[in-house]
Order: sequence, then C-alpha cells, then structure tokens
Amino acid sequence: MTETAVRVRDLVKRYGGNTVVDGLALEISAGEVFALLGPNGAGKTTTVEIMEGFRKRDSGTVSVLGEDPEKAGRAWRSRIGIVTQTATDASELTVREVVRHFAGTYPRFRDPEAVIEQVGLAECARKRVGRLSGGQRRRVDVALGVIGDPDVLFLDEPTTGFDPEARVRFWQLIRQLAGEGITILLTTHYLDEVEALANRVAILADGRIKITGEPATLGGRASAKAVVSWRENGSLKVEETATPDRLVADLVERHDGNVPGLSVQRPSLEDIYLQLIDGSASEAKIRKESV
Ligand SMILES: Nc1ncnc2c1ncn2[C@@H]1O[C@H](COP(=O)(O)OP(=O)(O)OP(=O)(O)O)[C@@H](O)[C@H]1O
Repeated sequence: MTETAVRVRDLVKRYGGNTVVDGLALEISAGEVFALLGPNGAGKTTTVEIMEGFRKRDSGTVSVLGEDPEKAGRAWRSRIGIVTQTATDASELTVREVVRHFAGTYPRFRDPEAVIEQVGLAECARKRVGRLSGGQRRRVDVALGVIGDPDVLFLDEPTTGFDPEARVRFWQLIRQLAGEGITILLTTHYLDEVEALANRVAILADGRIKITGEPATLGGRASAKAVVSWRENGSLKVEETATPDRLVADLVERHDGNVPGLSVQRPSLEDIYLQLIDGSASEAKIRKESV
C-alpha cells in the first residue's frame, strides 16, 4: 500500500469575511511530485502555508507526515523542507557558510558540499550570497530547503524569473530529488513545468480543487478528439476525429508515405486549464449576479 504524505480534507481559510480556501481536499502519496496550479489569488500559497504550519486554518483537517502542522513540534519540522516565494536575503555570507550554518540547525542533515554540488553552485561556493544572480540565489533557497534531508519538500513558484536554460537545469535538479524519494509539492504558473515534473496535478480556482489527475490525461486530454491537418492539392485540409490513427494511416497510404504538412493535435494542458478557469470565472459571475 502506498503511504500518504499529505492529506487535506474540507479545508477552509478566511481572511476577514473573505473565504479564500473553500472546502479544499487533496491527498499526496509519499514519493510523488504533486503540482498545484491556479490563477493569481486562487489560494495556493495560503494552502501550502497551512500545510507547512505557518498559517492557521478556520476548519478542516490537515495531516502532513501523519501530524497536524498546527500542533506538530520540532522533530516534525525538521522533516519538512520549504522553498518560499521570497528568496534568501542578500547575505554577506558565502554560499558555503550559509549552507553549513543551516545544516547545523537540523538534527539530521545532508553533506553541505554534496548539496552545493547538487544544486549546481560548486563554482560559487565561495561567493557571497548577495552577489549571486536571481537564479543562483534560488538555487541557494533549494539547497537550504533540502539540507535538512526532508521527507517532504514544498516549492512555491520555484522557477519564477528564471531564463529558459536555468529552468531546464532546475527541473533536472527537482527530478533528481524526486528520484531520491522526497515527496514534492510544487506550486507554479508554468504548464510546461507541470508536464515536465509532476506525477499529478490539481487545478485550484476560487479556493477549491476543480480537477486532479496526471498531466498527460487531465480532463480526458489523451482520449479527446484530435484535429488532424494536412495539405492536399494546394489547400489546407482539417478534420476532427476520434480515431486519428486510422485517418493518418489512410493519409499515409494515399500520399505514398509522405503527407505534406501533417499535424495531429489534441487539447493541451493549457486548453484544459483555461477551460476550467474560464468555467469557474463564469460560475463566480453567475453566483454574484444571483445574490
Ligand atoms: N494575510 C492575508 N490577509 C488578507 N488576505 C490575504 C492574505 N494572504 C492572502 N490573502 C488573499 O487571499 C487570496 C489567496 O491568496 P494566495 O496568496 O493564497 O493565492 P495564490 O494562489 O498563492 O496567488 P499567486 O499565484 O498570486 O501567488 C488572495 O485574494 C489574497 O489577496
């Protein structure tokens, strides 16, 4: 049986009279990379901070590694790694000094030199953190997130502001950590990041989970009708079909193995995401209008 690392039921959080998390439920298995996706203000950070024990909920149950984060003590905290949206301070200390210092605050920790190497900062180990680029400083954040050898790692929008190459390198690092068995909860606005990293994704809007599933099959993507297009007699042909394999096989035969401009498209994760977000925006509008 797979162990559950995070379990949230009926979670509600209000700020003043404003309900920002509204009956949220989710479950993350040990060793999973789970992505939480949603528009600005959907309640992602609030939810994650409740799981981290940094915010109090109004109602519902939350269990992370078998304990309630609101009540859990230091031993539990040392098993949790956190990379928040706000980067490490522009410290006067060097990368090596900061990582070693944080290692000393945990009962169990990873080898600081190995962690510095793993996050790709070996060449910057003697640089002051304040002199690093934004992307390099984010790597320091991740180093500090994993130095205590956590069982669960929370990553809140970890690659915001990265250039494309830095993102791809960062993804390799996350895959490596996932390969070591760390359970990872990732919030992000990047759909390609979800496809590259997550075993499962949940879309959050208006404080609720709208859908959960594997990125490749979310919302019936994999079995939805496909749009097949190709060029024939100088014009573009487009056909929507539930059996694209058959149509492509026919086309290949008809065109002697070479179909000009052939393309097969199924709904992207972005299509599914936008459909759900638009749907919930209209729902909210209807609710507001009917009040
Ligand atoms: N301390 C607070 N006091 C009052 N309202 C807050 C507080 N923190 C967050 N909110 C509000 O709660 C809602 C959810 O915010 P939250 O930061 O959880 O969203 P998010 O999904 O993480 O957004 P983003 O993608 O922009 O980071 C927003 O409307 C926000 O303005």
